[in-house]
Amino acid sequence: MSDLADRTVLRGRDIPAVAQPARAPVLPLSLRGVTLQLAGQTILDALDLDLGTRGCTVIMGPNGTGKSLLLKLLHGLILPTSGQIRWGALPPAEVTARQSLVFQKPMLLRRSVAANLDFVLQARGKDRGRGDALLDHVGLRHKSDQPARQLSGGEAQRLGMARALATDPDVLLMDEPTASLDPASTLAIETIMTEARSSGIRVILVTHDVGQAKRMADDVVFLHRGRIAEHRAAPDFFARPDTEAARDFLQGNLVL
Ligand SMILES: Nc1ncnc2c1ncn2[C@@H]1O[C@H](COP(=O)(O)OP(=O)(O)OP(=O)(O)O)[C@@H](O)[C@H]1O
Repeated sequence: MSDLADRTVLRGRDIPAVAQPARAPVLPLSLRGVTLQLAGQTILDALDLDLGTRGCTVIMGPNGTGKSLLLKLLHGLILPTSGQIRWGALPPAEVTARQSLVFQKPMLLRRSVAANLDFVLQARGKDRGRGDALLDHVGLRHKSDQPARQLSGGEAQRLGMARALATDPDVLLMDEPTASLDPASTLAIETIMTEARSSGIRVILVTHDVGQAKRMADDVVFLHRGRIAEHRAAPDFFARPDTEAARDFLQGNLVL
């Protein structure tokens, strides 16, 4: 894997031949009274949240508390029942294209590793010459010609990360990206996330892994029963959680 936190590879700005038009800022993020009801149930209840321009926000909480649905709301895949989500000065129609969403298991095309990446670069009108550099960045260049569906779980997720970065995102939304991976593969994905964060990409990570949250988070949003129970700087949250639910969660007790 590349040991460079190489913004130029991530962002494709290494050859400044053509002046890039200024992009409307996608951050800060502001949620006001965001409520999501599905099948008559209130899943997310009047969320207020402000996220700043940089860093990694970790979203934690028990199963079924609405973390994945919150990511989908943030990505514009679903709309809140009520309330407002504002990404900087961005018109809602432009939000999705400025972000990449990474799931626990990437859906890979029945093509080679390189072709999976090239498909995204082409579809999004990006420089197709960046494919090799992106594969280098995630340590998969030597697998370029291999069928993507033969990759191990960890390699597949690294390809998922390369695809996510290929879209030149301002925000990476990650939904338990290492949930089924071993420590070495988890480290590889965390390294890619850390490099992305260092390059200025805003990272929002859902994880159940307290160790990972401690390694990655600048701030933590703790969701419980569809509400934001806590939103704190990571050192404060881990040292002195305010709520009993968060204390129990961090101690590995069952939180209902
Ligand atoms: N399309 C849907 N219709 C109705 N209910 C849904 C739908 N999608 C999700 N839910 C419910 O919304 C709740 C929150 O789901 P979500 O997947 O966001 O939880 P989560 O916090 O990510 O859970 P986990 O930690 O288990 O991944 C769950 O009770 C789930 O069953």
